[in-house]
This record gives sequence, C-alpha cells and structure tokens, in this order.
Amino acid sequence: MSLRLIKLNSGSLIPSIGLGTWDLPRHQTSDIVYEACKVGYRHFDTAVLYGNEREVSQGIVRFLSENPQYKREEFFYTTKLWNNQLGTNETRRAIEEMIEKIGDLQYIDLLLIHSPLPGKQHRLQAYEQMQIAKDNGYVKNIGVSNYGKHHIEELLTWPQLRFKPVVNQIEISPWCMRTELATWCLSQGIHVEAYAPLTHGYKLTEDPTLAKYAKKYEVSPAQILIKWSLQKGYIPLPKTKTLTRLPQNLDVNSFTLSDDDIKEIDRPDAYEPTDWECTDAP
Ligand SMILES: NC(=O)C1=CN([C@@H]2O[C@H](COP(=O)(O)OP(=O)(O)OC[C@H]3O[C@@H](n4cnc5c(N)ncnc54)[C@H](OP(=O)(O)O)[C@@H]3O)[C@@H](O)[C@H]2O)C=CC1
Ligand SMILES: O=C1Nc2ccccc2C1=O
Repeated sequence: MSLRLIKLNSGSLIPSIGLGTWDLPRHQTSDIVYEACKVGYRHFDTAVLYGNEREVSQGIVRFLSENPQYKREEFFYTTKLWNNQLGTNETRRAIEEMIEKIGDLQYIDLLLIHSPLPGKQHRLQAYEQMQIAKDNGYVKNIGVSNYGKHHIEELLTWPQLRFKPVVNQIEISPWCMRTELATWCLSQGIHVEAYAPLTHGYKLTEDPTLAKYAKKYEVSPAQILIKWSLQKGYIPLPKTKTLTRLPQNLDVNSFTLSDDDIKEIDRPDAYEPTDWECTDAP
C-alpha cells in the first residue's frame, strides 16, 4: 500500500495518513509501530504528553535496521511540546530531551506546539526555539496544534517569524467540522492534520449514515471517515492498537465518495469535540 505524499510549505513531503499513537499500550507500542511500518505506514504522530516517544521511535528504527532498502527520509515522525515546555529555556531543554529519546531516528520531521493554552509570551518564545532547532537540523518542520485563527495570525504578523507553521493539527470529523478554520488554514498554505478522525471510535458503530456508505462501498465505517477526511484535503491521523485494523485504515483507494455522499456525511451543525477545545483560548 503506498501513501500519497503532500508537499508542505517548507518543501518537505508528508504522507497523507499518519498513525495516531495516543493511548497505545506502552509495552506494545514499539511492536505496533514496527507492524505498522511493515504494512506501509510512513507517518507517526506522538507527543511528550503520550509518554511513548522512545517506543514509537524504536519501532521505526527497528524496521529500518531490518529493512535497509528503506531510508530514514521515507519516514515522517511528529512530536509535540507539552504546555509546560513552552518558554525559552523550557523549549530548548525539551527539544534536547526529544532528540535523546529518538536515538537512531536522529531528527524530528515535525515539531508542534501542542496547544496555545500557555499564552502569547510562552507561545512565541517556544516558536523562536523551534526555529533555532530547525536551523540546527534537529527538526525539519515546525507547526502548531489546536490553534485558532487568531493564534496563527499572531505568528504570521510576528516580526521574528522566519518559518511559517507547516500544519495546524486540529480535531476534525463530520461531528466537529471546523470548516471555517480549516479552509482559512489551507488558504494560508498551512496544511490541516485531522486528529480524532474516527471520533475516538464513538460514532463508528452507531451512525446509520456511516453504515449506509460502508455497505455501499463494501468498506468499514472507519474507512469512510478516513476517506471523508482525505477528500476534504486534510491529513487524518487514525489511531489503532489492533494489528488487524492497521492495513484497512490505509486501504482507502478502492472507492471515492461523491459530492452528494460527502454532503450527507457532513454534520455542519454538530459540535462534539472528543477531548478538549482550546482553539478559542486567549
Ligand atoms: N493534538 C491533539 O491535541 C490531539 C492529537 N490526537 C492525535 O490523533 C490521533 C487519533 O485520535 P484518537 O483520539 O486516538 O482517536 P481516533 O479518532 O483515531 O479513534 C481511535 C479509536 O478508533 C478505533 N478504531 C481504529 N480503527 C478502527 C477500525 N478500522 N474499525 C473500528 N474501530 C477502529 C480504535 O480502536 P483500537 O485502538 O482498539 O483498535 C480507537 O478506539 C491520536 O492518537 C493522536 O496521535 C488526538 C487527540 C488530540
Ligand atoms: O491524543 C491526545 N489525546 C488527548 C487528550 C487530551 C488532551 C490532549 C490529547 C492528545 O493529544
């Protein structure tokens, strides 16, 4: 299974689907990531918050060492600074710790600010250190998560900005569409990563419209949601700890949703974030 590559505003390429790694059982994480590499995943999303950066990296490194025909550059590893790691010294130290944890993975493909919650001064001090980490080659791309339009505008109008964020990672599913924010990010050349694209699993068994299209295209409700996200132009990050589900969440090339299908799956009036909401933080 091969993934489409999307060009970021830095020129780097990002695989169009990433494996979410939040809440993977810690002792299985490295094996799940290794198995994911075997079935074609090339993009992994972790964070300091998840406590599994070492294990995620180990899974990729093991696959690379056993399969020397694949190169490090074909893989895309994202991690995120947690709220208490934003600030000049805090961010510098946090990046050093991240680099120590990834070992032979050597560099971070994408470093995100996990949320805007710590406030303007901490956000901008962190971003400056992220720019320096990019200069030094520890980090290839930098971006943000859970940012609202006003947080991104704060960056775009900041005189010290040298590298525009390449993505904004936000929760998006038919039940949390955020069309205005996502369309605006794309208009600024900032790609949109869709987290919780499977609604944490909440809607997969209960929603009749998903069931209808799963039946029509002979796929699973999860595959319908992943395709919906891709066709909207987003980069979905579905998570599964179940090895048999790994291949199906990548296998979405056999069908295309029509405009009418998408309209029926859309829930523009719904607002059901699964975890947290901070795009509206000051
Ligand atoms: N930046 C941020 O603030 C946030 C980022 N994220 C990122 O996004 C990722 C994805 O979001 P997440 O909250 O984990 O939830 P998802 O929306 O990816 O849903 C995961 C759930 O769906 C189930 N599932 C996965 N595939 C299938 C399938 N094919 N059929 C049936 N059920 C399936 C999983 O079960 P099982 O695992 O048991 O197979 C799990 O219960 C996270 O892991 C993380 O990397 C998430 C939240 C916030
Ligand atoms: O994946 C995640 N799950 C979460 C739950 C609460 C806050 C942040 C997150 C994540 O980043």
